[in-house]
Amino acid sequence: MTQAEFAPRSLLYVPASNARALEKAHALAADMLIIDLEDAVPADRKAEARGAMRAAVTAGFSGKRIAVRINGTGSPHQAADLAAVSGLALDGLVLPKVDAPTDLDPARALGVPLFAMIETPAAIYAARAIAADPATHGLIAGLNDLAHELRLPDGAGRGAMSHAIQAIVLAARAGGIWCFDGVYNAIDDAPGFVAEAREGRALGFDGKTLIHPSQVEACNSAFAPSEREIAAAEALVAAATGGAQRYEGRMIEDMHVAAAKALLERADRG
Ligand SMILES: CC(C)(COP(=O)(O)OP(=O)(O)OC[C@H]1O[C@@H](n2cnc3c(N)ncnc32)[C@H](O)[C@@H]1OP(=O)(O)O)[C@@H](O)C(=O)NCCC(=O)NCCSC(=O)C[C@H](O)C(=O)O
Ligand SMILES: [Mg+2]
Repeated sequence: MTQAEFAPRSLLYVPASNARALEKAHALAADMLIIDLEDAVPADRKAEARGAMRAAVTAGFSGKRIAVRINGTGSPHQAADLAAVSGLALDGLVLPKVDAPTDLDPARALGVPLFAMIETPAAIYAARAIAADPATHGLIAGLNDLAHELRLPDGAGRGAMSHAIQAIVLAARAGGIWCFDGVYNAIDDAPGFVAEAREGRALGFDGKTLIHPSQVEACNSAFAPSEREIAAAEALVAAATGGAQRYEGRMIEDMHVAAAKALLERADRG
């Protein structure tokens, strides 16, 4: 995977210990699957999950990008996870609870694009350095863990984490890499999911991490340019003359044209 490719819009976690979910994932329209060996898998099923992950990745998921989330640096499970992913053709390796660039060290030798999860207060302050590390291809917000670390009351919402969320986007953009929003836990709340996915796009994320099949299509729609956005971008590009100009009651300059062209390119590529 290179940064020249388009960022995945929808990244679905699939517990490696759930055979039915691994099977079902084949037919889902997620741009990327993240086969999870970390928090979705109980400690006494880690070994079984590694075997299932290897079998699933080796068999392949046609047309999908595949990543594996291993256990974090310092976890007693990480060495066996690293051994299990060794030699697999992966599009990404997701490292949870990355607090500093050194937490990436055990995974560097694999040569797989690394996605660092930012999910502690320390990670928020180190996000700039983590994003600047050449091994890091993307940041993923881990907002359940962050809320826990911040001791937020249950149901506090994202407002209490707005500074942290913005820091993740800023760090990713400063490092020229991708960034992905956290998961939405209320799997039966479809309108709530759509609102949060749209908010994530408006905040600057490239896509969103997901936990349930019901969230995939809505996520792809939220992060894809709408027909109205495409029409507006085409009109703006056609009208642009270069430099500052008045356009439909507002000022536009070259960066607005560049943004419109990028949106059209993204729309063309699906
Ligand atoms: C959240 C769930 C535990 C809900 O499970 P359940 O109630 O059993 O789901 P459903 O009965 O509604 O499922 C319907 C069908 O869909 C399949 N399914 C469910 N989830 C997935 C999935 N993630 N991928 C693929 N397929 C899935 C079921 O098998 C059913 O299939 P069928 O039999 O054909 O009807 C469950 O959805 C789940 O486990 N989700 C993933 C949880 C997970 O991976 N968690 C870890 C990542 S999130 C995280 O850690 C965030 C971060 O670190 C942070 O700190 O914020
Ligand atoms: Mg987490």
